[in-house]
Amino acid sequence: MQEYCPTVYRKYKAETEVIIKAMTNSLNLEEDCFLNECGERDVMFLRFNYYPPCPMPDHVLGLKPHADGSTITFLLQDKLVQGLQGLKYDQWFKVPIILDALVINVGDQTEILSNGIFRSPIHRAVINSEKERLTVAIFCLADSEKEIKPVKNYSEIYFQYYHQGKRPIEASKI
Ligand SMILES: O=C(O)CCC(=O)C(=O)O
Ligand SMILES: [Fe+2]
Repeated sequence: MQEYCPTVYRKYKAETEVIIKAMTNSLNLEEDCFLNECGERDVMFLRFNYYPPCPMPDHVLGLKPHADGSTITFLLQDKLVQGLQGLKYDQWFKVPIILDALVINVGDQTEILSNGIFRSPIHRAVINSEKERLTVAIFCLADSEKEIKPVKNYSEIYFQYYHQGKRPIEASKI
């Protein structure tokens, strides 16, 4: 993406940095610590998802349940046809279409870096019996050579807080 669409790459890289820094700030961590873990040679790729109409939409899924493997995903929804669903408390709910808004998902890499504090949501796409649907997903990923792990030693926090009679969540509350 950096080579083929440098303008798009720069725009979404800048957006990703703002979001990731806001996340680390909210955890009282050093602002660049997640970004440093992702390395210099971060990756970005774009996918067009095309869902043709299907006469049996209850029997076929457009995209099966999954969480994105990214740090952050930007999803531009179809302007007219709804289809994205998120899983919460074992129930699927519809993600509404908001015109000209991007859906931003936390991906697995941020879930791992934050030791599970930021969750990578399970989502899926359903299809429509009459109308086609088109979405565009931009996935931002860490350098593929980098090993992703939680940035902070949470077991240390656990014992430190345990001795003070506090819960570890107080150290990491958002
Ligand atoms: O098309 C959609 O609404 C979802 C796309 C998606 O989740 C993905 O490309 O990973
Ligand atoms: Fe996805």
